[in-house]
Parts: sequence; C-alpha cells; structure tokens
Amino acid sequence: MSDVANPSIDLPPAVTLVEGAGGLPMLRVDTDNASAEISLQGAQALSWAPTGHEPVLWTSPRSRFERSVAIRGGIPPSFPWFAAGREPEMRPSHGFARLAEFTLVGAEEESDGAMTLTLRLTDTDVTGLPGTDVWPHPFELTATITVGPTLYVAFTVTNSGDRVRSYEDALHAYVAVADVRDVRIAGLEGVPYLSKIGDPGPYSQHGELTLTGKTDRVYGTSSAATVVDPGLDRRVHVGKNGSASTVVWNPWSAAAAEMPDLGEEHWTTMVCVEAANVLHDGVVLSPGESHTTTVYFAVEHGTG
Ligand SMILES: O=P(O)(O)OC[C@H]1O[C@@H](O)[C@H](O)[C@@H](O)[C@@H]1O
Repeated sequence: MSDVANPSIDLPPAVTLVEGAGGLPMLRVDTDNASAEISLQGAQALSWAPTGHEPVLWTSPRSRFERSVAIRGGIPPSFPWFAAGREPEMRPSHGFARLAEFTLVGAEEESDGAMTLTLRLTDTDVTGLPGTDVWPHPFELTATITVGPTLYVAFTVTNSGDRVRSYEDALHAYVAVADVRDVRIAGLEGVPYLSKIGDPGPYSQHGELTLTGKTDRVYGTSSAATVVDPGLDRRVHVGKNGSASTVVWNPWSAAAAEMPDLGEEHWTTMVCVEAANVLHDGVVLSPGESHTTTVYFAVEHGTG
C-alpha cells in the first residue's frame, strides 16, 4: 500500500488514507484500543479488531477490489433498496451506495481515544452508477464510523428533495466465526421472521438460532442479537438503533460455490447479521427529514 496524496482534510496521526487493494482508497485506523480498515467505496468498514481480540469483521479472501464493484465483506451498506428490492426493476442487488465512493469530511479523536470518521455521499456523487436511474432522487447520506473497543456505524439518510420518498437500507455486516455450523445467535427468540428460501412463512423463531443450511431470513425486531462462537470462544454483540429488521444470511456450500467472490472454501467462516429496514419496514421520509440506522459491535471472551 502507498499513501494517497492530498487527503481532503487533516488526519489525526492514528488515521492514514492509503491506496488499498485494486487501487481503492482505504482509511487505516490504528489506536491503542482497536484497529480498522475502511474503504471510501461504500464507506465500508472492512476490518475491525479491538485490542486483545481476533478480527471481528470478515472479508472474503476472494473479494474483488475494483471501482464500482461490490466488496464482499465487512459492513457494506444497502441503499436505497435491499437485496433484489421491492420492485422488479430494482437492480443491482442492494442498490448503489456500496458501489459509490464517499468523501471523507471528518476525522476526530474522541475523549476516550476512539476515532470517529465521517463520510458523505449525495445524489450528485452517484451519477452514472447502475441503479441510479431507478431511484433518481435527491439525497444526502452521512456515514459516521467510530473505531474503538466498540465499533459504531451510523448511516443517516436525508431526503433533500421536495417529495416524500421511501427506501430500504441495511448495514450488512459479515461477522467472522470459526465455523458457522457451530455458532448460535441469541436475541431472536420468539421473533417473527420471513424466509427467502422455500415457503416464506411467516414463522416464529424457536429458541436460539443455529444454522443448518442456506439461511436468508428477515426478522421483525429492533432488538440486539449476539453471535455466540465456541470455536473462537467469544460472543459478538450486534446492537442497533433505528432498525426494525434484522437479516441473517449465509449461502451455505452450494450457493457459495456459485459466487466467484465467495467460493466453496470460505462460507463457513462468516455469518451476516444485518441491521436493516426492509420490506414493509422500509423508511419513508418527508422533504428535509432524516433517518439514522446504527449498528454497533462489542466482543467478549467466553461463550457463557
Ligand atoms: O450477493 P449480494 O448482492 O451481496 O447479496 C448477498 C445476500 O445478501 C443478503 O442480505 C440477502 O438477504 C440475500 O438475499 C443476498 O443473497
């Protein structure tokens, strides 16, 4: 990696802007409490490790790193629609925000040593990206990412046009696990969900969630979830605000083998737990109104 010339703002010593894989600009954060890497494309945290812990976010060893191509891993944003969207013309998958290069507008050290980065994207920055013709509306998106012993990612969408608009969003986190077949996800007990595999339901979650095959579910909950991972002997708490849906996804072996940026050998080491607002829980904003979706992660040793 080499330093990128002329970052647009002064950076604290703990933050560097470098040319990462594929020439994509990346922010490197290295503090006493945590380290992280954040791609300006998608304002996408790709790695985060609090001091004394193994990396918490997963990025595919097979990911592509190219301009305007989705990076497989970390916390890509879905906006202005989720996955295949609510209308047939909503392509590409997960909308255009993860394909767009955000502008770094702030980098500040918090009093506890955590580092907060602020990145911005507006409709004028996404001209020409796939999907912008489907949702050609004025917006401002501000991503605020705080790197410390807890990782906070907040996405604020403002409707800067003069009509009411609706959208779906997700902070589509890939959590690193020893083996997805051995983890439990707590916090979803009793929550209603729809499945995108087979009969959509609705169903109700009985007990903690264990994954035994391809899983693609939208849970209707604003509560936190915890990934309990005996292989890494840790619990990863996934807290959230401003999110009415939690999506859990793992493609399992056959579908992963069909995905060139994932592959049959890597699907076991991740599970997606996504803070979202999707389907009938999509967000509706009046002109000038804003909504913030926040996800935060904390890790504890042990599974008890
Ligand atoms: O391959 P993509 O576009 O990154 O999407 C991956 C998955 O993302 C999940 O969030 C969706 O629920 C799945 O339906 C989808 O397959």
